[in-house]
Amino acid sequence: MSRDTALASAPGKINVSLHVGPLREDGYHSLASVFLAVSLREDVRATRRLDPGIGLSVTIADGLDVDPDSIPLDERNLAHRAAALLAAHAGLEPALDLEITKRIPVAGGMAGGSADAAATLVACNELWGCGLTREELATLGTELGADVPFCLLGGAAVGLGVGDELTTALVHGLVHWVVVPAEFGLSTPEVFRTLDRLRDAEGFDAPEPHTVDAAILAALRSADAHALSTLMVNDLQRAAVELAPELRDVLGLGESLGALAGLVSGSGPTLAFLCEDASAAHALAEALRHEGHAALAVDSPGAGARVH
Ligand SMILES: C[C@@](CO)(OP(=O)(O)O)[C@H](O)COP(=O)(O)OP(=O)(O)OC[C@H]1O[C@@H](n2ccc(N)nc2=O)[C@H](O)[C@@H]1O
Ligand SMILES: Nc1ncnc2c1ncn2[C@@H]1O[C@H](COP(=O)(O)OP(=O)(O)O)[C@@H](O)[C@H]1O
Repeated sequence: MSRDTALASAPGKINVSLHVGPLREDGYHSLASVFLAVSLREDVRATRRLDPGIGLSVTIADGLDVDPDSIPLDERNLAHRAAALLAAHAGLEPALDLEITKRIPVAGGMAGGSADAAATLVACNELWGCGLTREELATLGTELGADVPFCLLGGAAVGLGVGDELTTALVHGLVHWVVVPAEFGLSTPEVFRTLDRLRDAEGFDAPEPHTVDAAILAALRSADAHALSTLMVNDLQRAAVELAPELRDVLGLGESLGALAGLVSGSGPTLAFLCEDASAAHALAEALRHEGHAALAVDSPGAGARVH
């Protein structure tokens, strides 16, 4: 019997390592990244309705300070686009409402919109009985955004291409973080453009990134936070800091308050501080809140998009 409603969730991510290659002809940069899904998750409920079309509503979860006006509620929303894309693929006329519960910072470099798209794809796949495999959904997801395939997969993975060619990586244990959202967003294309500009000024020709550091995969495999803290790298960090220099101070603050290491998450401006264990993460989050920063203790790896 077909269902009237389906609830799905999908994780946000941190790029534990992110090497950015040259600008390609399609406007994207080739990447080599280690993605790690975290326990901050978006929920999407898809419910059939009588009128054709796609309705969208967003609830901001407690603890996330987001201006609701920063999230488009029309066909610019990645969840809306995901439902429309799957409907077109399946030859259906969509008639549904999507209710998003947001826990991931907006425009923060943690793939919140991509998580909404991934959760919508699995919710609608279930609701409409399309029967697409995760790989088929990931192929559709790549059309929506470079991070969508990883939000479908979850866990930890090496990402090549534009981040969509994924190979699962093992993590035996939990790695703990404090995530510090900024009060502002950064535009992903602008951060990539800024990196290109900085590199041009230095006469630096970025090599094609073909692989990630095997030591990072070994550190993740044994959930060795100390080893990981010495290996994390993000080529986009200097561009995010160039656009928002105050990030440098917050990075220094988190490290002085006990983080093993801090880095900009993806294109930023959200910061991710690696912690020794769960209690260190809770203590750091508390200390950062005391200093006036929003701070969330999260762990990883988190599961990929799934129906509940
Ligand atoms: C930087 C990363 C790292 O995981 O994450 P975020 O920080 O955005 O979460 C991703 O590469 C972002 O993925 P996503 O946010 O899905 O990007 P998209 O919507 O596909 O692309 C937005 C724009 O960013 C630039 N872009 C994106 C990905 C890439 N590999 N090269 C690029 O140059 C392009 O200008 C593109 O038009
Ligand atoms: N479902 C969505 N949630 C949040 N933002 C969205 C969504 N769909 C589209 N957007 C737009 O995409 C931009 C980047 O969103 P987001 O995915 O949160 O950031 P990032 O790519 O840095 O991880 C936002 O500024 C917003 O205008």
